[in-house]
Amino acid sequence: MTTGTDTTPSATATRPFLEVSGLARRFPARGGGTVTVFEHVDFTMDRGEFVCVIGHSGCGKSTILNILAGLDTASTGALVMDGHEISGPGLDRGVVFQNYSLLPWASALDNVIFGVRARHRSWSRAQIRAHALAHLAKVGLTGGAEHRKPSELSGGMRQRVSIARAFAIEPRLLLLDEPFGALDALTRGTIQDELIRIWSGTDQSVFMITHDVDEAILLADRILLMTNGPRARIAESVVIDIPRPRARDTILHDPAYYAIRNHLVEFLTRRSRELAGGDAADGATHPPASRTIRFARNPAEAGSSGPDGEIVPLIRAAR
Ligand SMILES: Nc1ncnc2c1ncn2[C@@H]1O[C@H](COP(=O)(O)OP(=O)(O)OP(=O)(O)O)[C@@H](O)[C@H]1O
Repeated sequence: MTTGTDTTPSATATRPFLEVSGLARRFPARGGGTVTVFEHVDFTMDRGEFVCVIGHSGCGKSTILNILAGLDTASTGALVMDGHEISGPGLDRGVVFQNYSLLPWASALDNVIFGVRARHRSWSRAQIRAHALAHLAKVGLTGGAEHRKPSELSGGMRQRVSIARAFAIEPRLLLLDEPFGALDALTRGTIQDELIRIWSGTDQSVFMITHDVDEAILLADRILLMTNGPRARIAESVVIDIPRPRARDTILHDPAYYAIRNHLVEFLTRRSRELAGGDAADGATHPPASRTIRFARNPAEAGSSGPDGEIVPLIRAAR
């Protein structure tokens, strides 16, 4: 990975918590050459921010998450978190995958203890156990469930263990790869609520991949929209400033909800394809750069452009 990034203390003081710049990932193509899955991926995250990523299958969302986790390496680009370049995995990042990835031979409690022990090497056994039990309790795993092995737990319970394990190591950045993709709607809703409740009590930042636009609007402070691959990019960053706490039944009545939802669906059905691909005839990159979009909560501000990006009227259809 190439980087010319200045990570001196003076340079980091005013920086966002996470800076990703010029990220690209290429793989060897069948029959020779390379395929560029994504390129020119630039985004930042603030401390405590909840960011969701949406894009069609194959645009490279999981690859970006794996690079952030240190499980994969970018072909080019720089990733700086809290002033330090990310290189390799670390306990400052917690990862939750769709398929749970728990240790099959260990109980739910031991799965959480495993991470906590690695994180807090000086803690006593009792401290580690109490910390792990407290995090399992936050996701409702008590009353004996904590002693069951993954094979003895439902899918929802297993994902609760994964979430408890990720939060228990108190990472500065939590990376969630479609964590609720395999769950039924009811369980999904319950665990979404638990996730938000736990995250709200911390200053941890969350980077989450989802295919569900309603889930993204419910959870995120900002949604990154990726164009289709190959050569995918982040085309838009949509600010979700619907007040918190949010609930899935009342959020539908927020004046911005359907404008945001229509914008996201329209991106996925049309613009993700139109904006995809190569460079324009004049050599300019396409799309030119990521736009930041916020939906006006106050009609007077609609149509203007603020420091946070473009402010779009609620009634305007997506472009
Ligand atoms: N190790 C690898 N070698 C070759 N190609 C790879 C490798 N890892 C990923 N890819 C390719 O990179 C592309 C992006 O994969 P990735 O899983 O990141 O996409 P995604 O947006 O997360 O998709 P989905 O939504 O289906 O999970 C795919 O075309 C995939 O085949």
